[in-house]
Amino acid sequence: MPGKQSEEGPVEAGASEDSEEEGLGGLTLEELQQGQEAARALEDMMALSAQTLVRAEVDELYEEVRPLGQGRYGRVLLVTHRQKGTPLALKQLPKPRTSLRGFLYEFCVGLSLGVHSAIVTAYGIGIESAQSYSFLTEPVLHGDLMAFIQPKVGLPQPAVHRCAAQLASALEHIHARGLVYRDLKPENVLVCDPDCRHFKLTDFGHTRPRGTLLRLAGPPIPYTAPELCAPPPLPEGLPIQPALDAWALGVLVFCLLTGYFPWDQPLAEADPFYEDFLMWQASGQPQDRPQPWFGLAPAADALLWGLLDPHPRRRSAVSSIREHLGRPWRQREGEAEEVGGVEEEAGQ
Ligand SMILES: Nc1ncnc2c1ncn2[C@@H]1O[C@H](COP(=O)(O)OP(=O)(O)OP(=O)(O)O)[C@@H](O)[C@H]1O
Repeated sequence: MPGKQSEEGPVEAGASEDSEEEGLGGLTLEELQQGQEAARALEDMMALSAQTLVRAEVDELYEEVRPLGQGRYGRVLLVTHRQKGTPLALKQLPKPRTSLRGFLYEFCVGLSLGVHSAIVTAYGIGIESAQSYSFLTEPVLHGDLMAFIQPKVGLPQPAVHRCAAQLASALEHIHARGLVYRDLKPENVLVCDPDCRHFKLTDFGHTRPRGTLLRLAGPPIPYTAPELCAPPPLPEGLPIQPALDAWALGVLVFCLLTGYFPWDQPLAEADPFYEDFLMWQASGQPQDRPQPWFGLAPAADALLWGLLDPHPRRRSAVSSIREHLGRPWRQREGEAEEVGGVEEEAGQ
């Protein structure tokens, strides 16, 4: 989706109180500064990109081949360049639903991430047409992860390892640039080949600098971290951290391993599956293992307990995936020995 501006604001530096971290809503000064630098760099890039927008109708420049996908905010088309014939993905955002600023924001976040093997490559071409804004990226032709997850089954185990390793690497890359991705879900993970060997993250409309103040705008979904569901530490909201992405990665890995969501919402009072998970975490007893977690191997338990720690400061970073590769995550015959040889595919 294009950069949504409501319900958000920056944290002000220098507002420190007795405890510096409390004054900054739980952020350290260094973390806050990292987010502020990212925000400044994005503003500069947006100002420059606004000056270089191509003003044309899309079909003057590109020929439509077929739709690649549709989101709430835009549609994505496979197009070819009229002179060169180069295939490209064109994301088109209708003007009534997207401001120029929102468009430039999403366009520039994609560009600022540069080249990473598990992130869709953005080309620096933004187009303003009469009714829409558009930008171009590399096309990924095997659809998104949603189509590959078999309900109640998930993905084959080696594919889960590869997907988790590659997404963790992409998220680390985003976090190292002072940004939080905030929209990890199967629809935003594109699959590059029918054997699920390579994956790419797309859709940077929700990505924000670390420390941006955020409030939950709608009902929580399984990927929403519990700290976003709780009353915010500052009146303006929660200063966002990469831990939000670690939580979403934990939920996604669970879905890939089981074909189920672990819960509907991370709210103990409202969701019995989440409540059971918290009870199991508290007791650590095998007999308290909730039913959806049956069939997971000890390495998956360790990985997911870390990524799904309800306390964001105690939660494992996305890089913790690497510690658990090469060991089976699912207790099913015939799959354990196929695991391995994935770490080298996770790099940039
Ligand atoms: N580069 C690409 N190559 C192939 N398919 C793509 C590409 N980018 C996006 N898609 C497809 O288009 C769909 C919609 O794209 P995208 O998520 O960017 O739209 P959106 O309106 O921002 O979505 P959302 O409703 O999640 O905010 C994706 O789920 C995916 O299936």
